[in-house]
Amino acid sequence: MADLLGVAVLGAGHMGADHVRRLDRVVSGARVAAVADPDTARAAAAVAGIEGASVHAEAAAALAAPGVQAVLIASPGPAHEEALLAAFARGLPVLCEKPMVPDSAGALRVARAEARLGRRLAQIGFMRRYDAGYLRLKSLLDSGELGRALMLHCVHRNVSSPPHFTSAMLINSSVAHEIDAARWLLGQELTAVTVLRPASSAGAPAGLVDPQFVLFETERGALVDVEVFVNCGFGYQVRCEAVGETGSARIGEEHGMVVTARGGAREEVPQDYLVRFADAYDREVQAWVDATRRGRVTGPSAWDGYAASVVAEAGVRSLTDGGRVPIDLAARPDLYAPAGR
Ligand SMILES: NC(=O)C1=CN([C@@H]2O[C@H](COP(=O)(O)OP(=O)(O)OC[C@H]3O[C@@H](n4cnc5c(N)ncnc54)[C@H](O)[C@@H]3O)[C@@H](O)[C@H]2O)C=CC1
Ligand SMILES: O=C1[C@@H](O)[C@H](O)[C@@H](O)[C@H](O)[C@H]1O
Repeated sequence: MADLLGVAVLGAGHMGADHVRRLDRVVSGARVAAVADPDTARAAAAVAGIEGASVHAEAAAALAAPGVQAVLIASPGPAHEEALLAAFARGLPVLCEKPMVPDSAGALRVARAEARLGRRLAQIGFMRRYDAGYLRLKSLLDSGELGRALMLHCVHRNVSSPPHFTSAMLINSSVAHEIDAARWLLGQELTAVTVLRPASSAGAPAGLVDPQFVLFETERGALVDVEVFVNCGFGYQVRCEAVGETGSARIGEEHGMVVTARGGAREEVPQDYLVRFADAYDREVQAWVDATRRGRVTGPSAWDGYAASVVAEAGVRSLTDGGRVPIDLAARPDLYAPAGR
């Protein structure tokens, strides 16, 4: 066990428990050293049967636990800033679930704190960058075969949203993924956003603006549209079509198992992200563990996390106030690469 990377996992809910399982049973080179959750019964359930993993109510206690060399943050977004700064103070590498920090002022504090250290410690959990389809699309766009990218058409549907989900969260929790994917795929910053409200679905909880239609503009004139619909009831569907001057490419229509029975055929559709992006989460966490063990930090940066928060905040403003909202990023510290690199 001594040469395995000892990881503290903060938050043992849906994502945290899944990451604990992944660190314990799927990825190589790591072990779960500690788990923190104010609901200690949940933390204890997540590590049941895992040798040497301690359970804590407080994140700070998990970071200080014996054997902890790195941190995976899977607590709710509002808890991330404190956890990231505490990890930085201890010099611990971090994989932080999205949103890095939901409000852009807090996100900027985190990026600037890391920049002051002069080295990256954080990888942000935008796992689509590790999905086989998104990786193929990125390399096709970079190859130039589609010509100059003009548009991305995106669909993001969830079967249902959790009880605490708000209209703003369709943008800062769900479309957060398209925001990062668009910056990465196109290698461009998003410069303005307009959110439109189609008629809300009868399947959505009362008062939730669902679905929404989001239109982003980019610095070199491309447009990115996103249909986000988090109570569609029929499946977890994430698609993206890139349209360039000389071609187009579409991902997210991979076929599930086709079942033929009782004289008919049906195709299985994933019901949630843990199934649809299972391989992407595995690759993301394996890449993080591998890089960390080599003393490196790769993948989406704290700057990508900050940019996503600024864009999402502008989107929420457009949703609430109406109209087109320009997006302004602070000056990028030298530590960080431009969008898409
Ligand atoms: N990459 C992806 O596709 C997904 C990412 N997420 C992200 O993962 C994070 C967690 O989401 P879920 O697991 O769905 O939430 P959840 O509500 O299922 O679990 C969160 C857990 O964190 C615990 N917690 C609360 N405050 C804490 C603190 N200060 N320190 C440690 N634990 C604390 C809660 O008691 C709860 O057990 C969020 O940032 C969310 O946006 C969630 C779903 C998918
Ligand atoms: O990150 C995620 C959730 O937090 C979000 O609420 C869902 O809409 C996304 O599909 C999922 O990937």
